[in-house]
Amino acid sequence: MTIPPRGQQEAVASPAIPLLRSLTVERPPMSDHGLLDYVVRDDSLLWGRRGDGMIGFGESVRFESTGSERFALARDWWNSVIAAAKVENPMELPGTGPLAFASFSFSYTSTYASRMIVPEIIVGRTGDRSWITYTPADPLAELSINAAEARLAELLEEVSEERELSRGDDRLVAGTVSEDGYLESVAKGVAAIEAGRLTKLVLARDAVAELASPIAVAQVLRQLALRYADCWTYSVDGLIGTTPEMLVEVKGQVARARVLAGTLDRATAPANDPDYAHRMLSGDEKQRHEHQLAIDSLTEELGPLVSGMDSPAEPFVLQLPNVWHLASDVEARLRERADGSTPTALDLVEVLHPTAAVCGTPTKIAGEVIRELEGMDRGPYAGPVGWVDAAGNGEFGIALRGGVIESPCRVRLFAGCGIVAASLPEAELAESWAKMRPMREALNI
Ligand SMILES: C=C(O[C@@H]1C=C(C(=O)O)C=C[C@H]1O)C(=O)O
Repeated sequence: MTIPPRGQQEAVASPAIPLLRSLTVERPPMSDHGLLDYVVRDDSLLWGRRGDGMIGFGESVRFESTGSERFALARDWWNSVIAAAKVENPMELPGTGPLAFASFSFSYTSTYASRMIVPEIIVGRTGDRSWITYTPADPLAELSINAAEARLAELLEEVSEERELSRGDDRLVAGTVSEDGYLESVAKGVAAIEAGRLTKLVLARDAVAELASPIAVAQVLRQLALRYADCWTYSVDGLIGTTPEMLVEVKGQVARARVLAGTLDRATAPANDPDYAHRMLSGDEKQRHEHQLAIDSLTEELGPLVSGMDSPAEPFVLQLPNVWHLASDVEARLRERADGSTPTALDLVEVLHPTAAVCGTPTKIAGEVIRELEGMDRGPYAGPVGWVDAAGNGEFGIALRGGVIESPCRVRLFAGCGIVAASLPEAELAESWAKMRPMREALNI
């Protein structure tokens, strides 16, 4: 066998970088529903909250990676794609121009391929500004506003079927982890904490929705978005849900995060006790401890990358339709690097994931104990999900309160709970059910 010269070897080893052409044009303001009017296809890519956000149609290019380098590989790929791209974007808003929707696995050991997808068409909205971005898959396609609108109209003609929700023949069955298995792993987790191996651990379980007819993804997403208005509703290549937790948002030089930890089920709350949530969360030592560990894990990792950080002294109580959470919004000013650049959303995701809100403290030991005790592959659950644009702006939530569509009639739901020394297995099991409620309601199962 002849060994090719070095240049050729490299060309073979690294996947070819696509030469993208992309055009963004501002559009008239949307209706009051905003982006929701466009959530009509089952295969769209979505990141949205209160009618703002981005929806993607079609696929121009994608990149997949696995293992411990999955974030770095994705970032390098995206940087090369952007460096090679021809971009026309007169708007200077984060989220305009070409962008990639992305979903990363929770663990480097997962068989789930982390993925970045650049859609052919993106429709976006921030308040009264809205736009369309066209990044054709075909290198010879005409790149103009007319071609973009024509392609969008074509894609919107193929809307998905609505599904009758009140069906009795759908079933929710045990996943890889049974309820008893979960109780046992929580008890073992508490024992590991008591033995001094770690301070906090997040243990999750799954359940499978078996549907009698194919899931109507668009319908489910609209319901999640309408009902969970304070959450970010996402859909990336079969991963769907509505998350209350922002791992990191980067807009220019500013990074923000919403840290959650500490949960109270609203379904079992007493009536006529307006102070209940505050007392049981803000006034409870176990919940406060769990929350503080999640904040510490974020601020410690963020610290070296920022020149200033605002982290509130007291968490607030976030009320969602299913649960209350202890929540803290952290804001930081990103520090300039020697070359004058600041960290991008993907840089920060790599550094911040996983926080103690979904893994534990200390991180490395918690990861090991999760692998020992949990007994399942989390796949993209509890991993970063969101988008990144050409300037490095982006929003990455933690993929919670969601599921993975394994086939049209099968959706795997996931939920987990922070375990500390004072945790009781039965209470954590009940909490995991409360966290599956958004998806169960939207699926009516
Ligand atoms: C792990 C999940 O949620 C996380 C765990 C929480 C807790 O233990 O109190 C609260 C919010 C999230 O950070 C999940 O929803 O699956």
